[in-house]
Amino acid sequence: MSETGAAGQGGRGGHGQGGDGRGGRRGERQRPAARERSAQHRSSQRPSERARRTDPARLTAYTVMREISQGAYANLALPKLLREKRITGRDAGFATELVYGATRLSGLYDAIAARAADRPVSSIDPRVLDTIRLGAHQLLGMRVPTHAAVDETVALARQVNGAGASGFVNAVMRRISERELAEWVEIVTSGITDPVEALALRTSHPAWVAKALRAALIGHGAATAADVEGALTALLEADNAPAKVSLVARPGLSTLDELVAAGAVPSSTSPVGAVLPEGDPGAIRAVREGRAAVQDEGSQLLALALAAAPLSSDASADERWLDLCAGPGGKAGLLAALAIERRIPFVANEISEHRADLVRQTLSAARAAAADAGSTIEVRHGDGRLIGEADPAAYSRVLIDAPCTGLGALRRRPEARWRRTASDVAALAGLQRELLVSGIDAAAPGGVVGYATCSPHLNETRFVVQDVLKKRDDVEVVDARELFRDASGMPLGGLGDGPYVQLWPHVHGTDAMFFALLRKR
Ligand SMILES: C[S@@+](CC[C@H](N)C(=O)[O-])C[C@H]1O[C@@H](n2cnc3c(N)ncnc32)[C@H](O)[C@@H]1O
Repeated sequence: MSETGAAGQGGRGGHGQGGDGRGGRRGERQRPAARERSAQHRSSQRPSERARRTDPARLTAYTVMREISQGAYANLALPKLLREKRITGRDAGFATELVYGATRLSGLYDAIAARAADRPVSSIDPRVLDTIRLGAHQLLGMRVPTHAAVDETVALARQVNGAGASGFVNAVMRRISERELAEWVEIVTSGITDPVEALALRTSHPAWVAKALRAALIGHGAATAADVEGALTALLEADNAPAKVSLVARPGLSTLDELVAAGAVPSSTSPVGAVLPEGDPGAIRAVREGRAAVQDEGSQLLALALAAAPLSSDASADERWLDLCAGPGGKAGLLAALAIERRIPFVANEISEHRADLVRQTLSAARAAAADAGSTIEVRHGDGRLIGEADPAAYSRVLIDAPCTGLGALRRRPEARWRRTASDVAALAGLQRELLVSGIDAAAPGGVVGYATCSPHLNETRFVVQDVLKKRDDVEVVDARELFRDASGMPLGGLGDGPYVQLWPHVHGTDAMFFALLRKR
């Protein structure tokens, strides 16, 4: 499901109409003075005089926020609950925007709530804090009129947090509603002297993430120390914008025409991609049948680049491809389709049994097509670190899409920025290096190896490749930029100084994927 457009999807009820305030346009928002009067009027009513229950969309959003606080993923928990509660259409969009926005921006909203409540958020019951985050997002990040945002949040608090808490929520909401977002940002960042830390709070990122992304922009050649602040601002803001729903037409299994006929628009970024402006991708037959899929265009470009990379003249043939860590199978799906077209056997390996099953599901249409074409697609469940030794020099193309922090895909995972810690980067370092070593060992002479991450963090990207290469003389780096072409076949710009490729949400509209191309001697 798309996470777009919640409040912007059309008017349903508005100020003065007794509605719940969803769907008003930005221009219809009350001005601060009117908002203040309205909030004061409301706050003079006892919470018990107001609506006792909120609507199913807000209640669902709250329930998912609680699940996220217990470790759930928004992109899994929310669609499941929406289905269970039979919430669809505009209401589903509203709930989605509430969960995604309130979760992404919780760092900023917590700082604002602490000021409004005049106490640290650590002293607020986490269940009440989730209610306040949802209310703050309606007031400061959506187009919900003040009275509706306050009333509905207080009603939600009464329903899920209790009557006592609803009085507190009412007071905090009223204080928050007294100022516009820009004023609050000014207030909460005013004491911060480090400009990156201030920007991090303004855009609701942990400071360590903002600092790592700043270093990555410079380290990958996307900015200089002199102009990095503008690029960093654009990148962090892009992390807060809902990602569009991108589709891939797996070659030989589906076509762009088929996706366009189902309502998608051809991508300008990927030659096999399309963008679905609205609607459920699961309703598209080609997607349901595994001939097409939801896939970031950056991931598409990366798989296409690996498939297009020239082998050296030492290569005996382009005879066998390997995806070393394939789960859940997005890139394997595209690579497998390309391998079938060339009648090349394809192996997808994954260490987690559950994720190996997901790869099997993802590749089911490709496996059927391979059988028809007399080609093979094999899904293995095992440790990729062992394949280099078990299967040395056996593959002409190897993809290592390494487990990483996912700092390049924060716009898709609203909770990820708050879950990750700087120590995760170090914890993954050894595994990333071992997988790359194994992948190189598995590559045949003259074959190519692609090392990829959906993180631009320098410690997960360049430094991994450079470290591994220091210890080997049987592999060389190839400039990968030439292989990244847009939908019209033109070289993609903004990829950095080479030889590696770094994509960026604020430049390419893709996740911040990293790709290094190596060739085995
Ligand atoms: C970034 S994801 C791969 C995404 C995938 N290429 C796609 O496009 O859908 C990394 C995967 O590596 C798997 N993994 C982690 N350690 C591994 C290992 N030692 N061997 C093989 N796979 C591993 C993880 O379970 C995860 O599914």
